[in-house]
Amino acid sequence: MSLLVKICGLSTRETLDVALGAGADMVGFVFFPPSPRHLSLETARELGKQAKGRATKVALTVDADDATLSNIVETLQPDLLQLHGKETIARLRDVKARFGLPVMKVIAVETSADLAALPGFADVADRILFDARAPKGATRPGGLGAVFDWQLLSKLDLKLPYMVSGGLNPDNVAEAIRVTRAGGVDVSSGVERSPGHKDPEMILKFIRAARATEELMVR
Ligand SMILES: O=C(O)c1ccccc1N[C@@H]1O[C@H](COP(=O)(O)O)[C@@H](O)[C@H]1O
Repeated sequence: MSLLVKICGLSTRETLDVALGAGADMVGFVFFPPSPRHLSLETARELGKQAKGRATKVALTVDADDATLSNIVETLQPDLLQLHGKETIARLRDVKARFGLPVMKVIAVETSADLAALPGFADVADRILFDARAPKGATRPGGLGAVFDWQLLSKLDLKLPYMVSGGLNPDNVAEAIRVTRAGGVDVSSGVERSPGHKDPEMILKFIRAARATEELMVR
């Protein structure tokens, strides 16, 4: 199976076009007001149309309620919901049933203890994304460029597809794939010139660096 590359936090037509043109498999849109990447529904509608049929559209939310999710689903028309908060297993089940969309649950990782909840989530989620646990007091649970210890995943035996994120960039993505054996990688701040401002050249470099590892990997 080929590696999935997700570019997250896209917010302009230009940078979305670069990611799609470079062959991103997934494009992520952030709906979390404290984030510098937060999208209005109006922009989401526009970018959603632009990405339709060219990549998997991912809507990233943090403990969003039904009304918020409903507006996002209606305007962006995502293919996948990325739940990046403290959503419970019951909430995942409910979201899946209510919106009829696959769900990618984010597991925040700092120590091996953070993996204990994995089996329960893996029963319900369609895929898992491992991200670095945000430091206490952070204004958002992700998109901070923080890295976790990839060795924690090196012996992971998960039947579900999983991706890795957290502080990835064009220089470290190959090593992250090698250590974690993840089926996909996800990046936001590592392809930005400042928070919320994607750099076209870095997007290209990231996708190239990730793709270059594919030939070396035996999954
Ligand atoms: O990008 C954000 O602002 C954000 C806000 C709230 C939750 C998650 C967010 N970003 C996601 O976090 C991971 C890792 O990001 P980074 O590469 O370390 O910057 C990724 O999935 C982002 O989309």
